[in-house]
Amino acid sequence: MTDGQPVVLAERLGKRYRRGWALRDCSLRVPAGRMVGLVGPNGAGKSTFLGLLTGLLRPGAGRVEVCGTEPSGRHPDPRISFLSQGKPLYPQFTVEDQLRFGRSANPTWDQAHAEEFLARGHVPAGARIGTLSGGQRIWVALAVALGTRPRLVLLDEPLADLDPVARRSVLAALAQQRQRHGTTVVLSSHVLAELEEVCDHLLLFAAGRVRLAGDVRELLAGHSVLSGPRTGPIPVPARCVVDAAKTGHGTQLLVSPGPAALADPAWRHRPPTLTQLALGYLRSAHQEVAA
Ligand SMILES: Nc1ncnc2c1ncn2[C@@H]1O[C@H](COP(=O)(O)OP(=O)(O)OP(=O)(O)O)[C@@H](O)[C@H]1O
Repeated sequence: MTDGQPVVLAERLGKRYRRGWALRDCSLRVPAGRMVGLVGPNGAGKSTFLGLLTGLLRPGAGRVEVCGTEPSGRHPDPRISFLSQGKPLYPQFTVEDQLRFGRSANPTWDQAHAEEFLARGHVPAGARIGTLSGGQRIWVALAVALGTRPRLVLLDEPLADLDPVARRSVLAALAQQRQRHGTTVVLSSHVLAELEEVCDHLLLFAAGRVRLAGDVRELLAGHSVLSGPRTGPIPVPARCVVDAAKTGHGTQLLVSPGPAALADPAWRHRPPTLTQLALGYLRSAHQEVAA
């Protein structure tokens, strides 16, 4: 892989199960060193996408390259770590055993690096995995996933079992991992507000399709939030409206592109937050599916 080459490159990627397409026509690229928020409603195709990146699932259409090659799934690739929702650990192992297992299976293992994660989570090395709290288990899983010094780490809802303080602590550790080692982190989560603080790249899926993908700053710059009266004409062409919501005070629109200026003084515009951007696209996708 050379500088500037994307870590993930998907071209019309698709996966079909017996009930139909779980992911369709997915074309996107993720540059190296990004902290990527992967968002979408339940059943959007996020886990399927992560499975295709690891090679555990085979594409039913299109292709995907990860770190410059098509994932084979035949043997563990030390360049890629995947932490699935089930966080596979051996409950009868001690934490030390679990790390020893990681070390024996991975030639790129960095014991000191793995131990840093245990220390952050205050996880006793001699404790059995089965006796740890859900939060402590996540730190062990992260130590195993990041102890191999991967270029790309895929985390499927790692924050779901954590209290708010622990979530921030995990996000800070991941941000530091990216900053110090240039690791690309893909983080699937339903907690938009927390992704907002750390992610500089967004992938938004809904109903098996990519709805939004790209650099967060560029995406935000390409959109505006408009606030105005509850009734009456809107100040932009209807084709620019991604999402429209009636609030207690009036109407709020997410539009793209954002207007340079508004002639009607009853309307105001401002840049969206990442949460407003993502919610707007999620709502609009939901309405499309419901229609
Ligand atoms: N092994 C499977 N066999 C059949 N259908 C599947 C399988 N795995 C996923 N699906 C279907 O594919 C679609 C996408 O599922 P996927 O798990 O990728 O979504 P998700 O965005 O990760 O959802 P969640 O946020 O609930 O984890 C869903 O309709 C799901 O029912």
